[in-house]
Amino acid sequence: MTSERRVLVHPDAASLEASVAARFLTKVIDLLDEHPTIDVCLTGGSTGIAVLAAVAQNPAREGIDWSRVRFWWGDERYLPNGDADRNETQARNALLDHLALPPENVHPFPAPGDHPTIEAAAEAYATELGDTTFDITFLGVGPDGHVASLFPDHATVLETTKKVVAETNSPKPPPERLSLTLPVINSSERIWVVLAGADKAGALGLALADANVASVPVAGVRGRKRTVFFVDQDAAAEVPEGLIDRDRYWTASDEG
Ligand SMILES: O=C1O[C@H](COP(=O)(O)O)[C@@H](O)[C@H](O)[C@H]1O
Repeated sequence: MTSERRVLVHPDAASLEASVAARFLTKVIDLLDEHPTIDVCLTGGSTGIAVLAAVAQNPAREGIDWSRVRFWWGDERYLPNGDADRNETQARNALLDHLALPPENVHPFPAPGDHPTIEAAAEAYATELGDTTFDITFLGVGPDGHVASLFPDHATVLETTKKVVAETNSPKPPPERLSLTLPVINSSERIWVVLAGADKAGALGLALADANVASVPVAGVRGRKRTVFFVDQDAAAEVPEGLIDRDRYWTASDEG
């Protein structure tokens, strides 16, 4: 784990969401200058979906050729297609349905009934993923330190063989979920962790103190090139001062 980690603190959740949205659009433009297509991995959760809504609100999105952008997910709540609690449904409503995206560019996790078992669904998503690596992966963080659907002290956190795991006893509803594993998440070029609120401060503090990954999954997150924690003031309460990039304007190239 040698890649750089940074913490960028924003005054509040709204400015965090708008700032990440603007940086995302700039980074997509830069990446599409260099690559024919790019792969973006989305997160569910409060801040992750709010960031997508902020992207939809940003006029810069209109200048992007979205047919060259493919979307995946880091995890999914294993609920029927179209269920309002699916991360996919929320991302479609917040952003994807507002973009000129060919349907084949969107790679949602399977839903119940698509495959005989949840384990078969996990294998099917791993096959669909193939050798894909993500240019940008968004992650949210739970108050317990979970990322994607990798929960503290569940064996799935330390899975190193499979690309995708089935979680059948999630402490956060719904109990059944699908998740990418840490090795797949960490094969991403850049990981943007987005979190807001005082209830996330403990998890962030532990992650940056390199806590035990099995108990604090977010502590094990490292993109190949860069990992940036975009946080609000409340979530930053337990971050050591020396790790905070405060009041400095970052250009897109700062994010690698
Ligand atoms: O259920 C989930 O929760 C986490 C964190 O969500 P938040 O609402 O506490 O921000 C999210 O990262 C994950 O994708 C989602 O399935």
